[in-house]
Order: sequence, then structure tokens, then C-alpha cells
Amino acid sequence: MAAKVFIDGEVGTTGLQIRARLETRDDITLISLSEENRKSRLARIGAFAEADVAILCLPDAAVHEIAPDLAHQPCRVIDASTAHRVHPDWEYGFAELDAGARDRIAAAKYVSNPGCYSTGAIALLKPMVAAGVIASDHPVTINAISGYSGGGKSMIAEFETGAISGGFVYGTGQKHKHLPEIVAHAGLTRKPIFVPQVGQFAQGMIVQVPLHLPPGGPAAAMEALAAHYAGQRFVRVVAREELGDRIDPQRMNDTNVMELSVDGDPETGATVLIAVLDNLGKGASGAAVQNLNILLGLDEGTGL
Ligand SMILES: NC(=O)C1=CN([C@@H]2O[C@H](COP(=O)(O)OP(=O)(O)OC[C@H]3O[C@@H](n4cnc5c(N)ncnc54)[C@H](OP(=O)(O)O)[C@@H]3O)[C@@H](O)[C@H]2O)C=CC1
Ligand SMILES: CC(=O)N[C@@H](CCC(=O)OP(=O)(O)O)C(=O)O
Repeated sequence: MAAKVFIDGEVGTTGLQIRARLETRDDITLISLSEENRKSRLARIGAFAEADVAILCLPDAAVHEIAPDLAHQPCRVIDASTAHRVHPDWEYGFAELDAGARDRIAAAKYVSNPGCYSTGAIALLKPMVAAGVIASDHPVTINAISGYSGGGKSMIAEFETGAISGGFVYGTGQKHKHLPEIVAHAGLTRKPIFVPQVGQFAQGMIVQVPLHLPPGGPAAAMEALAAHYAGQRFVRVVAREELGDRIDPQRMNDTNVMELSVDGDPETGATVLIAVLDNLGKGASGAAVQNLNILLGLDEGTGL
């Protein structure tokens, strides 16, 4: 029998992309609300009651508002927002995080989908800490560029009406909402400095982590990544040359694959870790569908 899935926030940026990945599947029945009911608390509670799995694609505030009602429902929940990413009752939905991650997700009632920048940063940093390439209190900095769809409907409108052009750097005050989950799930004990920027393109993302390592650092980092992600389908460790001289943040668009690589100077140990992903693919909607498949006991790549 087809699993019943309710996407709360179905007409937002992340919700629409999840719907597009699910609506043609015959193993999923989507529960949808009309335009006039899509923000009605009662209608949404009715949809939760009917669903096997609910996927929340809402701003954080709307998730916190509906959470007490959800607690009474039998459905399993995948939350795409930041609301529960370091909450002890919620499983972090990054299947490639470590050897036990898939089993923990499969058994969970509540799964929190990782943030887009966090997916790249954690994917790069967790293996460095786990393999001892860096200590957990290493002074880490993270730079990243995202397409403007990362800011949801309102930022898309700002770019597409011409209210903003060219892009911008932001978050320099070090309160970005992804920092807590990066610290918790990468195994760091010291908060990194994170400087994100948004570019004049809709979709796509690069996350970079520059590291001062001892001589031979780039090879040690590459070895740690390759060992950590051996055999993974959606996280690929690739030679730096594969990314091209000028790395295009859009190169993984419309896929659920994240590419990881390493560059740097072996003589000095100056090392740069690089992750390229689609902020709406492995960074959001693709990852949510992968988690849904795991929850339902299906092949995790179904529909991806
Ligand atoms: N965009 C991205 O790259 C990523 C986003 N996310 C996360 O996903 C979540 C959604 O983001 P995104 O899709 O970008 O945001 P959008 O603003 O594009 O979409 C949010 C949707 O939620 C709807 N909504 C708001 N309040 C309520 C409510 N009380 N009840 C029902 N629906 C409501 C909005 O309605 P209306 O259309 O009327 O505004 C809108 O359709 C966020 O928490 C974000 O952090 C996660 C990873 C990446
Ligand atoms: C470009 C942009 O604005 N990006 C968002 C992050 C993406 C997002 O809102 O969603 P997740 O937290 O679920 O990834 C931001 O920096 O707040």
C-alpha cells in the first residue's frame, strides 16, 4: 500500500521541490490542502492525523507553533527547518554521517533534515575530527557561497525583481543559525568562524574549509574523506581536477549528490576542503526524500 505523505508548506521553495520528487511515484500518496486551508491549524492537524509521514517545510517560527499539536499525532515527521537540528529527541537526518546513521534514521519517529551549508561543512569536518587530522578544538573557518533560493520565497523575489543584484556577504557577526548543528554533528568543541555569501544565481552551493595542517596535509585530508565515504552513493569524494579550475557552484544542481574534494600545497600543509552541492538537492529537498525513503524502508535513492 502507498505511504501517505503530507508536506506542510507544500508551496514554498523546499516544499515544491519535495512535491516534484514525490508526485509521480506510485508508492506515495500525497495529502494536499487547498490554498485557503494550507495555513489552517485544524486542516493541518487533520492532514497529520491521516499521514504516515509529515514533512515540515516551514519557517522555524511556524514549526515551533505547530510542534505541540504534532506531539499528539502518530505520524513520523521530517522537519526541514532549523528548529530541531540539535534537539535530543530528533535524529539528525544525514545518512552518510557515520556507520550507524542510516539505522538510527530508519528507527526514528522524528528526523531533522540538515541545513544546506551544514551538510557541506559537516561532511568535510566530521571525517577530519574522526580521523585525527584536526583536533576537536581546532580553530576552523568556513566560507561558503549559496544561490539565492537558499533564502526561500522572499529572497528569490528580492533577486528576481532586481531589488538586489550581484549578491552579498552576511552573517559576519557569527550567529548564523547553522553554527550549532555544525558544532554538534561535526564533533567540534570550538565554534568555527562561518562567513557565508549569496551570489547572483538561483541554485547551487560551495562550502570551503581552509586548514593550516602540517606538510602533507592535503593528502591526509583526502585520505580521511575517501575512507569515511567509501561506497556512498550520494556523497562522492573526487579528485580536485574533476571540479575544474573555476569551480561552478551550480555543477550538482538537480541532483542529490554532493561532491567533496581537497586542494592545497603539500609542502606547507595549506589545505582547502571543498564541498559542492545543490542547496535544494542534497542541501534540502533531495535529502528529505532520501530520509523519507529510509524511514519507509525503501531503497534510499528511490525517486532521486
Ligand atoms: N531554501 C533552502 O535552500 C532551504 C530551506 N530549508 C528550510 O526549509 C524551511 C522552508 O524554507 P523555504 O522553503 O526556503 O521557505 P519559503 O519561504 O520558500 O516557504 C515556506 C512556506 O511555508 C509557508 N508557511 C509559512 N507559515 C506557515 C504556517 N503557519 N502554516 C503553513 N504554511 C506556512 C509559506 O507560506 P507563503 O507561501 O504564504 O509564504 C511558504 O509557502 C525553512 O525552515 C528553511 O530553513 C532547508 C534547507 C535549504
Ligand atoms: C542563502 C540563505 O539565506 N541561506 C539561508 C540558509 C538556508 C535555509 O534557510 O535553510 P536551512 O537552514 O534549512 O538550510 C540562511 O543563511 O539563513
